[in-house]
Amino acid sequence: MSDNTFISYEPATGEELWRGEATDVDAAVAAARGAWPAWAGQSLTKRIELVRRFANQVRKRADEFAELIARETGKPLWEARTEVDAVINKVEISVNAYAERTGKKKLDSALQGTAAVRHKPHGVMVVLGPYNFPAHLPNGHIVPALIAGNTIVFKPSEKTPAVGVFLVDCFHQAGIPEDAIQIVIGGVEEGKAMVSHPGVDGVLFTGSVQAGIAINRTLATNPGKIVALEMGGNNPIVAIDTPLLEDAAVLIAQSAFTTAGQRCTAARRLVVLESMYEPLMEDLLKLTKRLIVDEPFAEPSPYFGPVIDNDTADKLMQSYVHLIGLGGKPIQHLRRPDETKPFLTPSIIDTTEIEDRPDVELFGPILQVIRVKDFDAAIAEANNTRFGLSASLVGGRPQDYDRFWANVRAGIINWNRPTNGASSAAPFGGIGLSGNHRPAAYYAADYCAYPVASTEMKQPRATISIGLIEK
Ligand SMILES: NC(=O)c1ccc[n+]([C@@H]2O[C@H](COP(=O)([O-])OP(=O)(O)OC[C@H]3O[C@@H](n4cnc5c(N)ncnc54)[C@H](O)[C@@H]3O)[C@@H](O)[C@H]2O)c1
Ligand SMILES: O=CCC[C@H](NC(=O)CCC(=O)O)C(=O)O
Repeated sequence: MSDNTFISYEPATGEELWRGEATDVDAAVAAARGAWPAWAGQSLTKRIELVRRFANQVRKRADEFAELIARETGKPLWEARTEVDAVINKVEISVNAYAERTGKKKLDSALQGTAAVRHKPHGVMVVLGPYNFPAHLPNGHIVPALIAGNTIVFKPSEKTPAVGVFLVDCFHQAGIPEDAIQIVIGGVEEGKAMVSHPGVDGVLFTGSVQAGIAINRTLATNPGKIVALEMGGNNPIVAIDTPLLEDAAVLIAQSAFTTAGQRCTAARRLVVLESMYEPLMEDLLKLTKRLIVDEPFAEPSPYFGPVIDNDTADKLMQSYVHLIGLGGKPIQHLRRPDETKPFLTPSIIDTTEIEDRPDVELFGPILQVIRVKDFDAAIAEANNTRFGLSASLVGGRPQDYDRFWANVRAGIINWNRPTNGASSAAPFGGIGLSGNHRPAAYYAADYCAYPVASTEMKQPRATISIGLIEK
């Protein structure tokens, strides 16, 4: 086996799922460049027709696709099906977003002729995908970018190449030219080569803050390349006065543990008033103990499956033990029932007494609890992070939510709803270390095209009325 071989293993079983050779990045970029004039040159109507055909391809192959996502990520089959639905729904949402946010606009002009704003595609866009939503999240860049007239060089995560290959095959089966959407199999080295490639006009990235910063650094001397960075979070869920403790506990568990905590919007920190701590913890613990962790196809269906691989499980375990070392008090331990597999059980740890709590994203089923004396302290604690992706308030009155909304720094702010499960029909992105102010989802249209202002007349009929010597 050569060094250039990439293999993906099913997290739940450890079995090999897929293998393939690394792609030549230069060749992929050259092909996408070559395809660009024809793709950008055809009508918007035609491009929309083709992405709608793509949605139909995914519909036709939905069962097969969901099964593959479940196998390669370890997420439960029911959840993999929701990912396939999100891939399909992205198409109509992006068609509407293109028209609304980047369509054409005629301007009132004092001149004869017309003045207009229209949008043009950037050219060749690199899309770099994460493993936790290996289809939905790269697709959230690819579909709007194709509609706008860009061609694509897409590298799925090295942990989920099979889903990437399947996704791209659906585009090709739909009639989108092979060169217009290229797949690159590879890891960090291929990703780096794509980012710095002179034939690339933009980089649309979803992944960790460490990789996002590295990409930003690489592009610092190249301001002409558009770069959208969708990164992680250290998201707070704040619980204040509510008699509905059982419901609050459900929202908190959903926020922290869905997808084994492998969502960028997962709640990492529960900030709770001292006065509600004990009764809320009682309900949260009861519920957490009932969550089923199992293989994606198990019956009864699990709430979540394994984390992506053993290495990730090892690191999460180490981070958890580190929190205990710093003074964290376990409420429910993080456990790994089988050391040879990456299944982790949901854990809750009280880190109130840790003075310098590490402000990092622990991308797994670990919820920290921080007790506070009042709402002011809760808001300060919610903002006690360099990230700013999502935040939820549970309980409180409308005026409390108004204050929370006004004072908490995040791109997604919810009330009596989980921190995760964001809508594709809204902008999706964060501030601070969570992003670079180029939100995705509905606002992806904005970074897929640039505005061009024009004033136009059919004939060159120009006059200068002052400052001329008479004829
Ligand atoms: N904000 C969002 O929309 C969002 C959504 C999903 C996941 N995430 C984040 O993604 C992370 C989990 O995904 P991951 O572990 O696959 O992320 P990752 O950063 O390790 O990898 C993401 C992609 O970038 C590539 N890559 C890594 N380093 C690179 C570099 N220096 N240059 C170019 N490419 C590089 C990888 O090969 C992969 O394709 C979490 O931090 C999570 O919060 C964010
Ligand atoms: O893991 C990170 C994102 C998960 C998900 N967010 C979205 O699906 C955003 C919508 C979109 O991009 O279309 C969530 O919030 O759970």
